[in-house]
Amino acid sequence: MKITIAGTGYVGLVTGVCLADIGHIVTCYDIDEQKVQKMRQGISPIYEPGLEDLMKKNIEEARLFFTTDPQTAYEDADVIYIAVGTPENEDGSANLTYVEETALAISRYVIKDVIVVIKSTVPVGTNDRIQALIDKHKSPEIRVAVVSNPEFLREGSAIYDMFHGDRIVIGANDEYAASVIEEINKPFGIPIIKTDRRSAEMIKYAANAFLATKISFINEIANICEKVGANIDDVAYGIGQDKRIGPHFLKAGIGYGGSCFPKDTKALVQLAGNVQHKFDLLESVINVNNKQRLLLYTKAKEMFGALAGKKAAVLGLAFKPNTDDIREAASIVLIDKLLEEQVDITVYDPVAMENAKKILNDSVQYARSAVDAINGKDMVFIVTEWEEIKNIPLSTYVEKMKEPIIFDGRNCYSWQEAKSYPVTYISIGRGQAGEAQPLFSKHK
Ligand SMILES: NC(=O)C1=CN([C@@H]2O[C@H](COP(=O)(O)OP(=O)(O)OC[C@H]3O[C@@H](n4cnc5c(N)ncnc54)[C@H](O)[C@@H]3O)[C@@H](O)[C@H]2O)C=CC1
Ligand SMILES: O=C(O)[C@H]1O[C@H](OP(=O)(O)OP(=O)(O)OC[C@H]2O[C@@H](n3ccc(=O)[nH]c3=O)[C@H](O)[C@@H]2O)[C@H](O)[C@@H](O)[C@@H]1O
Repeated sequence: MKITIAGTGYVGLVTGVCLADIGHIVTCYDIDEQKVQKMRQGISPIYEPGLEDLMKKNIEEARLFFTTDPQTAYEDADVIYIAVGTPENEDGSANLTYVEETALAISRYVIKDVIVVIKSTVPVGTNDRIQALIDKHKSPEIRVAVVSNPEFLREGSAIYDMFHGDRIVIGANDEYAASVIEEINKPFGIPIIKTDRRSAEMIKYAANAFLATKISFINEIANICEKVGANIDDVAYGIGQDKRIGPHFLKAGIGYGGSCFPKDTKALVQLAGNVQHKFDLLESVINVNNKQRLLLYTKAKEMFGALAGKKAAVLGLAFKPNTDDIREAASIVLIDKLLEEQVDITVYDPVAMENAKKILNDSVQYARSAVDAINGKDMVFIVTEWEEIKNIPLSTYVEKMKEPIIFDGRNCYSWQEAKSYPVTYISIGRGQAGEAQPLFSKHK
């Protein structure tokens, strides 16, 4: 099967590489010349564990190709995946410009029957609209079937997720097109759910909205725990043992970020609004998250009053560990607030520093290591729970800071451990070290 992937970002590149790895001939197409040049040499433009090795292997085995030429990309393909970005518009709705541009380019260049798969996250009804758009612009003798196949991978474990996902969703109005996409995906050995296009589109938004809801819920419980002297680690563990609730996505922290939950929750609120449904629950989830992202700043403000002139280190810039992605990262929200207060900021992240520089420029200092960042600071904010950051011994804070004050937004240390060091340790949902806390907490 000859497959083309349009858009080689976090989703497109991983999809292309993994489809090549299960035996398909894949051409990845992108408008970004620089990216394509890198990828041709087997260099991944993004940090994603395992991706570069798999890229190199499939380039060498002549199953994976890259191009910036739309004609080469589209004219000869049996199946074309659209994996371009769908960022948010100012009003929160999804911006479909890139998807539409791709659809028009496909209409222009295809010369044989083809299946177009929309992998990008798009509002319900978009697959129908793209089908109509392509039908209007393509040559009349060519048949194009549009199929929805939303993606559920997580950044940082994208390759693992492609081979071990919980399900693959195929939404089609055409039995034959659905069966072709099913065949393509069979080697992954993941359960396949077939449905109509609109339901497939809704499954994607509902899944992300539900996961975001779990996070805001546990964050609210954490905020209450702090006030009533309970420990969120034990509470999350305790509720997670109920199979109906499940143990995943109950990690309290400073809110969800990334390129998808923030934009997809807003897009679903918009989508509901378009059909006169006010999605009160999801609006609250978003509001809770917006507040949660300011929590460390609020706590620092409560502790210090004025922050001007203080020296702070921010550890972790990526929106989560194992990625270089800083889109909608909690770090940026926190840093903006600290800069408003004229705090002198030093940042460190194992891989996201280059991306962060594009946004933060010279408003902060960039440390070469976490320990360098901590050295001589009045306070440290832990924002991303990289292994490297979690593994910093608390004794290092004691050695490197005059008066160690740690605001830990990801509960990297156990309550017991923090209590045994001369540090002021403020975390999420566990009160402040030194206050009365549960004696039996075993769960970090
Ligand atoms: N990042 C993630 O973890 C996930 C993202 N998604 C969805 O997948 C879609 C893509 O997301 P990302 O991979 O994060 O985007 P991204 O922003 O990393 O990459 C998009 C790529 O598309 C390229 N592009 C733009 N216009 C193009 C065109 N006309 N033709 C060819 N290429 C073009 C860009 O140059 C860029 O390389 C979005 O709809 C997103 O919501 C879904 C699941 C997971
Ligand atoms: O549509 C998407 O783009 C993807 O969005 C998320 O994946 P991702 O954004 O890569 O990362 P997650 O691991 O879901 O984390 C998202 C955010 O939630 C936060 N989070 C996650 C889990 C948790 O228990 N607590 C918590 O605060 C993380 O720190 C992070 O900021 C979903 O997990 C994927 O299934 C989906 O495909």
